[in-house]
Amino acid sequence: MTNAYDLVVIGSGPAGEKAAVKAAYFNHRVALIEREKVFGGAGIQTGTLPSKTLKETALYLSGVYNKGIFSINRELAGNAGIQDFMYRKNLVTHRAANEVERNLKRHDVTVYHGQAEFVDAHTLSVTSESGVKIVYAHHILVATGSYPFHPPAIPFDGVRVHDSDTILNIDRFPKSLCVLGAGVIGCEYATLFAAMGITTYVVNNSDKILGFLDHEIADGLVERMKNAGISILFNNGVGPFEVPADHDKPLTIPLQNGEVLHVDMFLFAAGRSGNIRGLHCERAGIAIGQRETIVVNAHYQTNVPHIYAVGDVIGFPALASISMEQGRVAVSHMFQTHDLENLSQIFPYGIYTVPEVSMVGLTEEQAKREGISYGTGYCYYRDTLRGEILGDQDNGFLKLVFETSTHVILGVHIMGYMATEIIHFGLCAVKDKRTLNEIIATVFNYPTLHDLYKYACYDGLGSLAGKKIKKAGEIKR
Ligand SMILES: Cc1cc2nc3c(=O)[nH]c(=O)nc-3n(C[C@H](O)[C@H](O)[C@H](O)COP(=O)(O)OP(=O)(O)OC[C@H]3O[C@@H](n4cnc5c(N)ncnc54)[C@H](O)[C@@H]3O)c2cc1C
Ligand SMILES: NC(=O)c1ccc[n+]([C@@H]2O[C@H](COP(=O)([O-])OP(=O)(O)OC[C@H]3O[C@@H](n4cnc5c(N)ncnc54)[C@H](O)[C@@H]3O)[C@@H](O)[C@H]2O)c1
Repeated sequence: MTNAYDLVVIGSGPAGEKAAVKAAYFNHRVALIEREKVFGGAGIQTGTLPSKTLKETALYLSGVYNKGIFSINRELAGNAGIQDFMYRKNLVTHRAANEVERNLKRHDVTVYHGQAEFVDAHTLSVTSESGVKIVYAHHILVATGSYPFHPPAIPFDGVRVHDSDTILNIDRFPKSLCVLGAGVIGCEYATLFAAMGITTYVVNNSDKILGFLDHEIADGLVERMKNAGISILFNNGVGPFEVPADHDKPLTIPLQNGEVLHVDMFLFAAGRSGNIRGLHCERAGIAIGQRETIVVNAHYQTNVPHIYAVGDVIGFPALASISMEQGRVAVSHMFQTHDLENLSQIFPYGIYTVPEVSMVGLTEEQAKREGISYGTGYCYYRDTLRGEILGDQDNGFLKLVFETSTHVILGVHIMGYMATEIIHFGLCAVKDKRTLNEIIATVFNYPTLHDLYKYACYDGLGSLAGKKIKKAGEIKR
């Protein structure tokens, strides 16, 4: 049968693309179904890539990292229009989506455009403007991702009241913005709009932002966000509101604490749900979990053994970085390629706020909770030569958590310029159980920000020995 495949993948996001090309590389007959006309899912079209590109654009236009460190000021944000702001995001998204298409072609993956749904456990229908096609599959991989949850009380209109998809299509800058939710999406967008000089409020239902971070990093980020002019309203929420017919009138948003916010635009960033609507998983007998997710085992197999699911549709951690590896692991198990049996449980988080934050391994609170005897070491960017050259504006720092008896590094936490890049040395240190002295004995290029690691190790040893020659962050301007 021409429409029968060894594997049919549903979704062309990072999880689906990488799984499809891996299976094809190992000579299996593969098809991929994508309902959008463009490839890449949230990874390329609506999430990771566009938001990261907008952040770089905001940094460039606002010159926030250059302010006051050269004798001339480069402040372009005031003169930039929305087209200037969106230009690079659109270009990078377009190029990356085309590359997904080329990658699928190079590997001879057959692409069907249309909405996939299960007919039975081995059969899918694909519905598009041109009709319905039926495909048969020996194995099926569901990689349909997630969508922004829409609570009924929020009047989403895609013009002034947005989710993380529609905020990418604004045709003018907001005069002011209220972001609901201080999670990853909320904090990233709040800091990039604030960098563009937009009055920004963040409303969060707890007393912390990004609860999984080490407390000193989370507190540090809150301080930097406040310094950037962002008002964070903790332990708060929003009540029902309407979009006035007159678009010159502000949105009047009632807060749970009785106050009212008057803002131009609103961004909902308080959670996502799995994309299984319309898939008819029940026809294949697939077990469903909370928030519309698919339940899988350690091999990413559902309760129906030849049907696998990976990426956001299986829930936590819902990261592009992990989704693509889950896709590869699933294919390895499916076709017994024995090259990638499972994923490391130690993986980094990268949060592309201004400033960036990144972490790997245990936080200080986790070490405490687990009864580990731990020490900490710090180094501030400004205490390194590279930090001095960059004129660090963030008061950025690196924090190590290590085991006191062995000096093994358990966790690395960074807030500052390029934190999401610098973390990878820390990832290897934590994965390989490196000690403070092993890091000190490693020669780095000089001057680089990797000196942060060395001097945080010295700082940790100094704390243990009760012999601190210089306190971390001591250099003040
Ligand atoms: C604003 C934002 C910023 C983010 N930033 C980061 C980041 O910096 N780093 C990071 O690691 N992660 C980030 N993420 C998370 C990341 O984007 C997701 O984890 C990742 O895209 C999930 O990949 P996926 O392949 O599972 O799903 P998706 O990328 O969502 O792709 C799913 C695809 O399936 C298609 N599809 C769905 N249902 C059907 C159907 N029935 N038939 C046919 N096709 C279907 C969709 O159209 C879509 O193309 C961010 C997410 C958001 C929203
Ligand atoms: N850099 C990255 O890796 C990155 C960036 C963006 C998104 N993502 C992925 O996208 C996922 C979804 O992100 P998200 O930010 O939408 O969700 P989230 O779960 O990370 O954050 C939601 C936040 O909203 C708050 N909240 C929830 N309901 C609320 C309410 N009614 N009122 C006020 N506050 C409320 C929560 O306390 C939390 O702080 C993330 O979990 C992550 O996997 C990753």
